[in-house]
Amino acid sequence: MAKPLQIEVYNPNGKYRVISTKPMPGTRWINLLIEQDCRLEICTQKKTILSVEDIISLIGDKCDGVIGQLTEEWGETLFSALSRAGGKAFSNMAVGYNNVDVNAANKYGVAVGNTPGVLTETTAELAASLSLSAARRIVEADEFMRIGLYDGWLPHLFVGNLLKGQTVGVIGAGRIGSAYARMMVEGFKMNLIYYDLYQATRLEKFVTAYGQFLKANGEQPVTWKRASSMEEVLREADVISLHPILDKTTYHLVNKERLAMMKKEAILVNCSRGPVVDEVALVEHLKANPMFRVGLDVFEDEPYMKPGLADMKNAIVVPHIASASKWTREGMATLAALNVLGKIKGYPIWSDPNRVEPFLDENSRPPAACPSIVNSKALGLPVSKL
Ligand SMILES: NC(=O)c1ccc[n+]([C@@H]2O[C@H](COP(=O)([O-])OP(=O)(O)OC[C@H]3O[C@@H](n4cnc5c(N)ncnc54)[C@H](O)[C@@H]3O)[C@@H](O)[C@H]2O)c1
Ligand SMILES: O=C(O)[C@H](O)CO
Repeated sequence: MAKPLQIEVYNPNGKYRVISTKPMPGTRWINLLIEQDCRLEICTQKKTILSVEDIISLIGDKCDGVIGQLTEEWGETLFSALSRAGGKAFSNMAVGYNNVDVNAANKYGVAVGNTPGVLTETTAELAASLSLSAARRIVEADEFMRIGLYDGWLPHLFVGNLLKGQTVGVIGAGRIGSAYARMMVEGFKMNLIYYDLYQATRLEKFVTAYGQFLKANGEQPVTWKRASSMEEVLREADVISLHPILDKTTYHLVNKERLAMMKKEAILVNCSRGPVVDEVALVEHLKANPMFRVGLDVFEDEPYMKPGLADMKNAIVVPHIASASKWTREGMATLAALNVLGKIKGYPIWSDPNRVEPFLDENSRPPAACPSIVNSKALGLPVSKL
């Protein structure tokens, strides 16, 4: 028999058994669970990605809810195991839930939580950082210094792209895409072109008002355009950042043909999910177009990179850290724990998952509601009147 995974137990006599498949930042989430009569078991096994079998062994015979991670495959097998153990609640510690088969969760009556909002600005800031780092070749220049190649100022040394007055393109102008667009428009006075299935009215109003402000101050106003196709964004923008969800419609959204439509000196940033970009095609494109640059936080086969990517000087690669600020990660842990706790306690669903601040205020008790349950309608769960 396989050796049991290492766990840390809090409040051993608690009535409800909740599992967290990973230690998570902060302590508030732990306290919120144990104050409400949960026995909390945190898997502390030194293994980055737990297998389905590992998680089945953690669930055991009796489990009321699980807080899991985006690296885990939550499908039929795990939801049926959780349901057999009496569990009715699961939450990803992430806003994206492409690792979760929501239909399987529905079949077993398990609520699926996610953590929107708390990571919007943090993730947008990383996308902005990658955009700037790529435009000004920061990583290449840093490496050059460290290996002792700098022997004095030169007119051609690490010449990059000026952002001011150029066009930023956003594909997927939801919470994070809109926050990123605002940063680039307001911070660098870029014009905006975006593509989304829905109109981003608040974003449009913001850019209009900012453009009027600039004009009134004698500066060149910024402009916006809602593109009628993704291709329009690819052709027109100088910097393009990808922020859609990952689903069937966005798999390999950026492929060989679409890369070829982009400007030769364009910058592509991906902080959404790796499979939104065909990474093999991207490596070929980077090889053929040395002035084209990318900033990648996510990869098609995480934790791996496609062959050749690591050798490309025109690629900046970071290990899926877009949401990694202390405040955000602690908040994600809190929201995930409250999703599970709320379902266990029979609380209703918070009416607006875009307004999660009341759950994050450390100085007051969180509302008696589940902050964000993605299948609440399918399960017919009641909505909070708060
Ligand atoms: N790298 C990271 O650490 C990190 C952090 C947070 C979120 N994410 C990813 O970012 C995604 C977006 O998060 P969000 O909070 O902004 O979600 P959101 O739901 O607010 O925004 C997603 C947007 O994508 C749009 N969209 C969906 N299908 C599309 C299509 N085919 N073409 C164009 N647009 C499409 C939607 O209409 C929506 O406006 C998450 O699902 C997650 O996968 C990654
Ligand atoms: O979807 C998410 O939340 C991220 O990928 C991790 O923050």
